[in-house]
Amino acid sequence: MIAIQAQQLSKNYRQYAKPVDLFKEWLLKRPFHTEIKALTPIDLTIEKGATFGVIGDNGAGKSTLLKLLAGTLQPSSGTLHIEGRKSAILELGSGFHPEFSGLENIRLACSMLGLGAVETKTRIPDIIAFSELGDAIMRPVKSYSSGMFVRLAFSVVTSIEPDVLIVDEALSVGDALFQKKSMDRMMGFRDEKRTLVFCSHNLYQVKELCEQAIWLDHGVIRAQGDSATVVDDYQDYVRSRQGGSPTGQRLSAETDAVSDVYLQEVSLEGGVDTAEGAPLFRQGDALAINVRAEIGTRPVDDVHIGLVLIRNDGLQVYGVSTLIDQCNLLPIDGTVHGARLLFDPLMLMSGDYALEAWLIDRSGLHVYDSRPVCCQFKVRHESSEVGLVKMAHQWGPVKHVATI
Ligand SMILES: Nc1ncnc2c1ncn2[C@@H]1O[C@H](COP(=O)(O)OP(=O)(O)OP(=O)(O)O)[C@@H](O)[C@H]1O
Repeated sequence: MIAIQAQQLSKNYRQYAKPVDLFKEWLLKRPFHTEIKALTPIDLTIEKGATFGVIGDNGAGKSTLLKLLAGTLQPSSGTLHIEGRKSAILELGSGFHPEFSGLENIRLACSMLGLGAVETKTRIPDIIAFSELGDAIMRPVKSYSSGMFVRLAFSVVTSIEPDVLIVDEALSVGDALFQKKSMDRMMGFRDEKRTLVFCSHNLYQVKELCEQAIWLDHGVIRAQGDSATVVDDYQDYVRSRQGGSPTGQRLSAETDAVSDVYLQEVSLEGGVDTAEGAPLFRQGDALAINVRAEIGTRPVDDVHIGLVLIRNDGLQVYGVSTLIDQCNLLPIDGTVHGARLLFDPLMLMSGDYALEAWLIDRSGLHVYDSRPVCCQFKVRHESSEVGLVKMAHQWGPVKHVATI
């Protein structure tokens, strides 16, 4: 079943150099504006129950597309059909009346989302509880911080249990615990087979949360398909363009240190001490990484360790986690748990390396704590082979392959 069907959907904005140009245009009946093609005609079909990511550079047309889907913007051409009840979190604070209290805004939003008085009344306690705004719910929202706005907006739009939820970059605001709650709720949506359209500069989140994605570029769909492929293609493109990380895009998960879950120690085992301090490993040696984590009150299967080997030019050589390998941290002392990752033999070629360490939750989407660069070490290899890692190989006689 199809949840969203857009055909030849486009949006052009009119830009006036001076406010008076609008008046001149009306008076003289000729154009005094420039046309910005934010979205060229696109066709889009999103199946019911799909989790759909939208990625792209700044100004690519992502927010425009989401506003069209949400119905807060009228298309310049094309048709759009959305099946079922939809709700959206777009720009911060949009849709709220600044003079009204949080509670009054909840009532207003519920009625705009099509809920009757009785349904609104039954849902209000849940909405307030999820937002955790406490007494602040009685204050005018003009006094809210950006994080409080997001709490209120996210609680309202998700509590009405929409068939289609549209989220535009909203979760970058708000504290760590609320981000985790919100992510969990969106994953719940995914499990309930509701449709989610999620736009974020956090490519890691898009890859993990969404099954499918589109990459928008200057208002055109540059790639579409499974999210891992689309994100990888986009990352390749940005790297080739800039020779580095995409501006404003995050290639790995974000750190949201939650007070009772944190990395206590990340240490290397093996190698020979050097004058510069970084231990030296010979290719073929064993290298072990010991990670100790305080997990506080979290269940042990909701805390995982991720480790990435990085070369000193920033290249990610290899990354793995206890989540990927499906193993749990083991108890060390009280609430301190940990794991040891062993590379034996270490097949890296000569170079200077370091580790990136992560503590993530069971969804892989929320980061409790991280160490971006730690445990620097050197590797030396004796032979004149070149490259990044020594690869298993063998030479043999040439095979005669039949040619047609
Ligand atoms: N109200 C508007 N009036 C005129 N031009 C606009 C308006 N809103 C957006 N644009 C232009 O439309 C294009 C697409 O903007 P849009 O906000 O959709 O991009 P985006 O991909 O969401 O960018 P970002 O990642 O920076 O949020 C940009 O060139 C932008 O300057």
